[in-house]
Amino acid sequence: MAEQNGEASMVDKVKDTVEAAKGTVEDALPVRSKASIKKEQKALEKAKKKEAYAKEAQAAPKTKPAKPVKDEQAAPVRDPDAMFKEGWLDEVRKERPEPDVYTRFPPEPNGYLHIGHSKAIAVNFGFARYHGGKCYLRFDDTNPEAEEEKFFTAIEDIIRWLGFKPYRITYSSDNFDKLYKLAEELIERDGAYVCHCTDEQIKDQRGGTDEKNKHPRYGCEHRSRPTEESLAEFRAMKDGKYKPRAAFLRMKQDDFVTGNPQMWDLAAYRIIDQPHHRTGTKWKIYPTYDFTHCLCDSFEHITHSLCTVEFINSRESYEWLCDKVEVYKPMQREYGRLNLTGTIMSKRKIARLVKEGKVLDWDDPRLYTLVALRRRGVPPGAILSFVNELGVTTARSNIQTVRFESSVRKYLEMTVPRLMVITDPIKVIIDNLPEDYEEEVENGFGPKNVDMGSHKMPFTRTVYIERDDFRETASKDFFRLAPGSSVGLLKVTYPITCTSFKKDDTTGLVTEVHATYDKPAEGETFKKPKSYIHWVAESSKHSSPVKVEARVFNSLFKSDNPEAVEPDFMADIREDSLVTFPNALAEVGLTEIQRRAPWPEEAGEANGEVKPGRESVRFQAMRVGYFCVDRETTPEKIILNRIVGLKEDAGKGSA
Ligand SMILES: Nc1ncnc2c1ncn2[C@@H]1O[C@H](COP(=O)(O)OP(=O)(O)OP(=O)(O)O)[C@@H](O)[C@H]1O
Ligand SMILES: NC(=O)CC[C@H](N)C(=O)O
Repeated sequence: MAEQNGEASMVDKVKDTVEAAKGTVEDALPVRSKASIKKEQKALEKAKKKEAYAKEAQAAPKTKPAKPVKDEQAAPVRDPDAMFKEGWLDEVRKERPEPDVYTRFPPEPNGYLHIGHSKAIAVNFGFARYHGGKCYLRFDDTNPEAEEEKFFTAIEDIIRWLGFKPYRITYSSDNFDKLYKLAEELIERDGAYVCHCTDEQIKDQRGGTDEKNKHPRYGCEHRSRPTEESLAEFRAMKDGKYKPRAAFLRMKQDDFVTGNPQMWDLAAYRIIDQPHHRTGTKWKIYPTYDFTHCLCDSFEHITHSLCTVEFINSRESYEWLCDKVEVYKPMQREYGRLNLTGTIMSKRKIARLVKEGKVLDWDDPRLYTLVALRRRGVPPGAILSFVNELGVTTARSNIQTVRFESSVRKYLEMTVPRLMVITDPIKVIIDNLPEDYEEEVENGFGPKNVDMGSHKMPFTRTVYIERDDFRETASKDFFRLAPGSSVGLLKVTYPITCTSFKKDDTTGLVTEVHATYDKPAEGETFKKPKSYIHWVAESSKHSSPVKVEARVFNSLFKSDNPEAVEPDFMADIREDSLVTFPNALAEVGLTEIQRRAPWPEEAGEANGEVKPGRESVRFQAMRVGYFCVDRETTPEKIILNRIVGLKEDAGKGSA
C-alpha cells in the first residue's frame, strides 16, 4: 500500500501507543524508521537479558528482589563538570572546536520525561553551559496524533527544575513552511520522489534471504518518475488529494546499494489528516523525523547535535540531506542511553499502571518519571550528580534502581537537615517525672561535625518511641527498650528503664509502656546505655508532636527485570510497595525545616527557575530514612514521602 512509509513515520512517533501494530507494519518496510531500529535493539537486549535471567533463575527464584548493591560500590562524588572535562564529551568538543557552541534538547511532546531523559538534558544543556554556549529546548512536534498540551508544560517545567534555562523554546512545527520549501527543492534536485507502493511491494523491494523475497533490493517504479511529476504529486498530497497512507514523499538516497537501512530511501513526508496543536488544519502532510531533525538542527545552527546511540545509522542520512539541499551541517554524535533496571520506563506500560490503579498517578513516587522523582523528594542536584557519576560514553548504562538510590542517599546525607520522626508510635510514660515536667533539649540539624544550626525540642513525662524499639521480653541481643532494660533517648542526658507495659487484648499490640528516668542522685554516676533511640515528646506548650502520615515506598516490582516476567510485568508488582503509617509523629523541628525550605537551595529551586514545591521540604528522619513533604499535604494533614531508606535493604514494609 502506498501509505506504508507514511505509516512507518507515524508509528515511529506514536511508538508507545501502537507498539503492537509495529510488528506487522514496520517489519515490512524497506525504509526503517528510528522506531523500528529502537525496537530491534530492544528485542535484542530483551533476548539477551532473558537468557541471562534464565541462567540466574536456575540458581535462584525468579522473583527475588533486586540484589543489594553496597553503598561503597557507588562512585565517589565527582567534580560536577567532570563529564564535560574528560572522556567522550571532551572528545566531541575537540572534534568540533567552534567558538560558539549551540546544542538542543529535542523531546517529542508525547509523554512525561523519565530518568533516561535527565541524561540527555544534562548532556545537551550541560555541554552548552560548560562551554559558554546556548541550548535550545526544541519540541519535536511533527506528529499531531500523539501530542498533548500538558506534556509541553511538564517538560519545560522539569528542565527548569533541573536548573537549566533554555536559550530559546522552539518547535519543529515553527519550520513547517521552510521544510516544505526544502522538500520541493529536494525533489527538484532529484533527491526525492512521491511513492505509492503497497505493503507487499515494499517488502518485496527490500529483498533479503527469505524464500519469498530471495533477491537483491531494488528501487520501485516511482523512483524514476520525472521530477515534475513528483512535484505535482507532492503538491497534490499537500492539497488533500490523497487519503492518509495513499502517498508519501521518499528521499532518493543511495540506489539501495549500501548496507545501511537508514539510507534505503527514507520517508520524508506523510499524510496525516489531523489538526496540529500549533498549525491547526493548515497542513495535511507532515515531515518525518528523518527529514525534520537535521534540517531544524541546521536552521538553529546547532554545532553539536548529541543524541543516543540508536541514531548512529541515521547519521548518514542526516548528513546526506544537509549536503543535498546545501545547508549548514551540524555534527551529530551519539552517546549511550541510560536505562534503569528493576523498573519500567515505557510510556504505554506506565499508562497501564496508572489506568489500573497500581500507582497513584504519573508522578507516583515509585515510578522513574522525572515528575515522580521530584514528588518523591529526590533533589534535582542528586539526579544531575548521579548522571555525572556515571559519566558519558557510547555504551549503554544499565543501572539498578538500588544504585540510583544509593547515589541519592549519599547526596542527601551531607546536605539535608535532620530531625526525629516516629512512624509507628508507642506511648511511654516516664512515671518518676512530674506531670508538668518540661525540659528543652537541643537537637542539631546537621550531621555529626557539620554545623547546620539547631533547634529546641521539648522533653516531657510522655514520649513516643518506635514500636520496633520495644520488645515485650528482654534478651541479650536486644539493646533497646524492654522490661527491666534501659535505653538512651537521643540528645537526652540520662537513659530510661522500662518498668511495665500494657497491651490491647484484641489486637495484641502494646499500647503503653511505663518507664523511669534514670537521673543519678548527687555524687553518683550512671551507666551509659548500649544504644540510643529516637523519640518525640508530648507538649501542649510546644504543639508537640506534629501529627503526620508517612508513606514508605518500596520498589514497585519484585524482580530486577519486570519486563521478563510472564505473562507480563503486571504479574511482578509487589503488594507491599506502598506502606502507609497514618499515625506517625514528627518533632517540632519540622516547622522550622518547612519554613526554611528549600534547604539547601540548589538547581532550579535556587535560581528562581521554578517555584519550589512542597517536595523541597526534605530532611533525614533520624534512624528512619530520608523524607519530603508530599504535594497532597493540606493544612489539616501533613503527608511525608520517603525518598530513600538509610540503608540499602531497609527491608520490606519497614521504614
Ligand atoms: N534512556 C535515555 N537515555 C538517554 N537519553 C535519552 C533516553 N531516552 C531518550 N533520550 C534522549 O532524549 C531526547 C528526547 O527524547 P524523546 O522524548 O524524543 O525520546 P524517546 O526516545 O521518544 O524516549 P522514550 O521512548 O524512552 O520515551 C532524545 O535526544 C533522546 O535520544
Ligand atoms: N536526534 C535526537 O536526539 C532524537 C530526538 C527525537 N525527538 C527522538 O525521537 O528521540
